[in-house]
Amino acid sequence: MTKVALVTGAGQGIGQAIAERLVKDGFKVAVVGRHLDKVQKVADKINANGGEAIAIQADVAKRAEVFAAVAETKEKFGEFNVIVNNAGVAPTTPIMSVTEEDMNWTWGINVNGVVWGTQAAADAFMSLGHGGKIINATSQAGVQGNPNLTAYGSTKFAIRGITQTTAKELAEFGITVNAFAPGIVKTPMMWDIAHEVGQNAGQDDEWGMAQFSDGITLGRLSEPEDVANVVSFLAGEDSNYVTGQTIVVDGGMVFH
Ligand SMILES: NC(=O)C1=CN([C@@H]2O[C@H](COP(=O)(O)OP(=O)(O)OC[C@H]3O[C@@H](n4cnc5c(N)ncnc54)[C@H](O)[C@@H]3O)[C@@H](O)[C@H]2O)C=CC1
Ligand SMILES: CC(=O)C(C)=O
Repeated sequence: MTKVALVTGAGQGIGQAIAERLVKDGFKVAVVGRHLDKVQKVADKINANGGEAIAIQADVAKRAEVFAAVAETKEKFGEFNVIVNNAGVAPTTPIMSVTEEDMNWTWGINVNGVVWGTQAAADAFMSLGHGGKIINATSQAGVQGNPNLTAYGSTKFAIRGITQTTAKELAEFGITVNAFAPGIVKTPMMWDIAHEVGQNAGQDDEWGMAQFSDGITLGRLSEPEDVANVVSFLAGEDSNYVTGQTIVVDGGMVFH
């Protein structure tokens, strides 16, 4: 039977690559994001290439919208097996200027979004009478401290904690919970950061991006597909005996 996955933040970048990879793996996919036009475009591309996808608009910071997205996916496809809680935001927040708004906004999306996705997916798996897989996006910035990323890094450390905690709570229901921790991935999020770094040094975006490639063991920044390959493993049967883990998808990077 075809399996069904929902990917948040799938209108671009890593989420889009994950949605496209899961379709190749045989999943029907719900492409979820804040902007309907973007997720619709990704779903249309998948459908035009012979896959099966639906686009759903939802803000992951809002619990009701996440539950509605999972319910719509389950109803349209008649199944639900995997959620990838991928949506995230990454403001640059030097410690002496970080604001209450920065903290609340970043935590609302990155952390609360993972909690709502976990609840909604687990509820759907249980209602269908089977287990499932919950896969969360953390970051190398959730494994080691990165300067100027207090808001973001704190959310990504929290996501690893939530992954371990919920893996223990949900194991008895046949649900696994794991996380992936990318290094520096060439997506719109990272180009925004590269733009800021370049601008602060009077340089261009390419120069800004190049600052992140120093010292990577594998000698290159990662592509969204490098991350999607790991998520494919976490979404598939070969990871059935893996839970509570974070897989670091990182060529050995140094953030500075
Ligand atoms: N690009 C990188 O170098 C790294 C990214 N990550 C993580 O991977 C995940 C994906 O990142 P990228 O693809 O690079 O980011 P991106 O910014 O290129 O794409 C993220 C997508 O999430 C959506 N999104 C943001 N807030 C949302 C909300 N409240 N509700 C629904 N959708 C929302 C955005 O509209 C966007 O389409 C994020 O959780 C990020 O923190 C982790 C490590 C490195
Ligand atoms: C955006 C991100 O996750 C970084 C810089 O590790």
